[in-house]
Amino acid sequence: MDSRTKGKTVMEVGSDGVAVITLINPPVNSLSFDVLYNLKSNYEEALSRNDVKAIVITGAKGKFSGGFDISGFGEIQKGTRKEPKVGYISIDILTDLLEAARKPSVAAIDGLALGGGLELSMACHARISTPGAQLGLPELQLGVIPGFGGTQRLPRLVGLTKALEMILTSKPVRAEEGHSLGLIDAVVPSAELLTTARRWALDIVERRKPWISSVLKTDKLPPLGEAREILKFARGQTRKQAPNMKHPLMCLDALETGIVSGPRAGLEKEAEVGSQVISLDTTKGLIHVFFSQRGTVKVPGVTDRGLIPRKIKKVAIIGGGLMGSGIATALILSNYPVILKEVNEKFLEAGIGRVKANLQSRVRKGSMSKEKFEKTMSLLKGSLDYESFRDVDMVIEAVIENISLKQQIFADLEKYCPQHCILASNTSTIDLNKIGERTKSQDRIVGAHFFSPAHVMPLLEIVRTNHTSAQVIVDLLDVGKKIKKTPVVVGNCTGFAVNRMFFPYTQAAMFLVERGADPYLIDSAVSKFGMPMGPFRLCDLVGFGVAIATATQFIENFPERTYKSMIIPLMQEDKRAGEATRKGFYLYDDKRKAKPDPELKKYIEKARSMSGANVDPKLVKLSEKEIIEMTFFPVVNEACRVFAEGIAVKAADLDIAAIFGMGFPPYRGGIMFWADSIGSKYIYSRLDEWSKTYGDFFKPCAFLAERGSKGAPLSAPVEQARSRL
Ligand SMILES: CC(=O)CC(=O)SCCNC(=O)CCNC(=O)[C@H](O)C(C)(C)COP(=O)(O)OP(=O)(O)OC[C@H]1O[C@@H](n2cnc3c(N)ncnc32)[C@H](O)[C@@H]1OP(=O)(O)O
Ligand SMILES: NC(=O)C1=CN([C@@H]2O[C@H](COP(=O)(O)OP(=O)(O)OC[C@H]3O[C@@H](n4cnc5c(N)ncnc54)[C@H](O)[C@@H]3O)[C@@H](O)[C@H]2O)C=CC1
Repeated sequence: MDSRTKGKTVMEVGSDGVAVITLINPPVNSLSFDVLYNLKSNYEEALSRNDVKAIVITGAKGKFSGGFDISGFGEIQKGTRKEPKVGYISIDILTDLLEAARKPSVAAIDGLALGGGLELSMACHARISTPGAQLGLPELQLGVIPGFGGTQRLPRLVGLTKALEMILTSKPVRAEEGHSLGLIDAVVPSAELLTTARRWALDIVERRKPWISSVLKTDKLPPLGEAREILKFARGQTRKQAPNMKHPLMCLDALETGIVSGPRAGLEKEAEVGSQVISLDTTKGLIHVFFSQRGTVKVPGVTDRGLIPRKIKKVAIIGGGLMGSGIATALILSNYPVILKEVNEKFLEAGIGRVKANLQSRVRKGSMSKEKFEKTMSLLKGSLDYESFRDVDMVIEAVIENISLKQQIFADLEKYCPQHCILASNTSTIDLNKIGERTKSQDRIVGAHFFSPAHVMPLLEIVRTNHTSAQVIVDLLDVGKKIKKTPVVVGNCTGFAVNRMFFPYTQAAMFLVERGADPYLIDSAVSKFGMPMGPFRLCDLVGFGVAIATATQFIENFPERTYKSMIIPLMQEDKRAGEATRKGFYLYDDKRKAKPDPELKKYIEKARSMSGANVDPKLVKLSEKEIIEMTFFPVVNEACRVFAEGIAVKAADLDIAAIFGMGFPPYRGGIMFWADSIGSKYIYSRLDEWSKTYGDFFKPCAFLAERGSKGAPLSAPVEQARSRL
């Protein structure tokens, strides 16, 4: 293969008259332009050869295709590759050449057929699959639309409602379900896949099997009026669920055109819309996230050293509170035997009860059987001492955020655990060097920072000190993968990457309300921006105890830029500590529904008089845009410090940390990507102006000042960073 080309197809013609075209582009046989153009020429050759009666398309090494080569979108966005004529692939190649050919084709699907992969198979005249293969159109998740005819063929094969479900949720179905839906014609074992597909193709030639062009099918489509109602409902849901994104609605337009005006018009609309969506900012953000998420496991100097992860056979967790029980749940769900240690019987029982409740909720929802529940729970053992720690391979400490307690625990662990055992802490803010001050085995100390609820939230922040060994990081990356978390490896500092970046966000919000801004308007603006909730609702959710413990760490470590607001401590004095006490910034009913509380004013006024702040008429009337800027530019500022200090190796890691740890909207590409979409010059100028008016909390850091003065991208690599990794 030429080093400049990406992938190819090969064609072999058998003595039975079947040409088998194999897609080859490891690791997932994505459809690059090279693969697609090769496919076209193989196909043309097959059609012109007299010894070919039918065609089978398959993928190399157990995978049909993971879809269009996503990096191709980036090339088009950057202008490094010219987009082919609109509709060239979906209409000229897949419809007019392949589907309309006078020789039939059958797709032989193994492993997966996603996006363009499934769309290519739907243009064939039949699909044979191996059991368990994943079939789906996940394009909306990437900000694009099914652009190889999927908006037209899927509804015609599986019906409009199911097609909408598959397209709008981006969730694949398994081959067996695909078979019952009519998407797949037969499911056969892997060893029989090619022979069955060949025979099927010849049977079509001989009219023993039907010759079906999916795009012309109408039997699964509902009558026009009903179809319009279904699409209207889908549009309403989409507007509600993805209010800041245009491409799902554009995709529905393509579907509707096909149903109302026929498949050719639908294909043309799909092609037009497919080309337009590529340049949407949300699409650029989502594609950036796709590659950045896969990039977090590539850590220079760690994962490029040929280290093999050691097998972690048993894990101990210290503390069965909110976090410890969640971490235990995540581990046993992935078959790790776990010992949970608590201080006394009562707390131990409560901890195990929390794990049980986490699993029982799955049983209630039907996603776990009773047998699986029993089997999973049997992996969990309780303990009140360290005797059972003698054969564990990893310990995760999750006791309360108290430095001396953690120091004592780490010193004890060294006595009881085997020498190879990884000593991890789930601390959310405390510098790991402090935790390990009384421990000799510095190379085994690492942060395994989960997010609450730990069995649900996808991020695992792996924190490395200057002493942590590369082997330990590799081991933890492997555990992270097994428990299905997205890991981000960061350096050690107070708050690490996520909490450190996002601490100024809550602080900015407190700063604004003390000067007259409405907290509920701030929450609403931030939610509209795309965060799952605003800063005040979030404080209520995590609880004021955690908020105060975190704030204390930041006040101690970054006093020059920490805004000390008394709002939360004042409320806590009155025993309102967030959602758990049913009162915080909001009031909560039995169903935990939040409602604004007029009494909040009292605390804000008191905090204002304590801090000596005055109501500022400008801040009282902030627009939504200004609210977003004043709450998120301080986050960008801190992210710049984290990046400049080498706490993160790449800006993209901070994007992933922000999305998976804080719920930053993925379609904005993450915090640094978003910042660059606004421009460093503008962000710098705003922060600089606010710092002159409102003080050092807003002061841009040296890194931001330097890049902002040149208008340079914030995410460009830091060349001389004192990288901690
Ligand atoms: C034609 C259209 O209308 C538009 C399209 O088809 S858009 C593409 C639609 N397809 C998709 O969205 C599928 C995207 N891929 C995936 O979901 C997953 O990669 C997968 C289920 C295919 C495999 O998952 P996995 O086994 O966990 O492997 P994963 O780590 O994700 O991917 C393996 C590698 O393949 C790459 N890859 C996967 N799918 C790719 C694609 N469609 N294009 C380019 N690269 C792809 C990944 O970037 C990764 O590369 P690195 O090893 O360099 O990091
Ligand atoms: N609550 C959150 O949202 C998050 C918390 N964290 C961190 O996780 C840690 C735990 O936090 P939570 O679970 O919220 O606290 P928690 O208060 O719910 O649980 C702590 C548990 O540790 C137990 N414990 C105390 N000393 C112990 C000892 N010597 N041996 C065994 N058990 C002991 C306590 O009995 C209690 O059950 C803290 O370091 C916190 O900063 C990290 C991420 C998020």
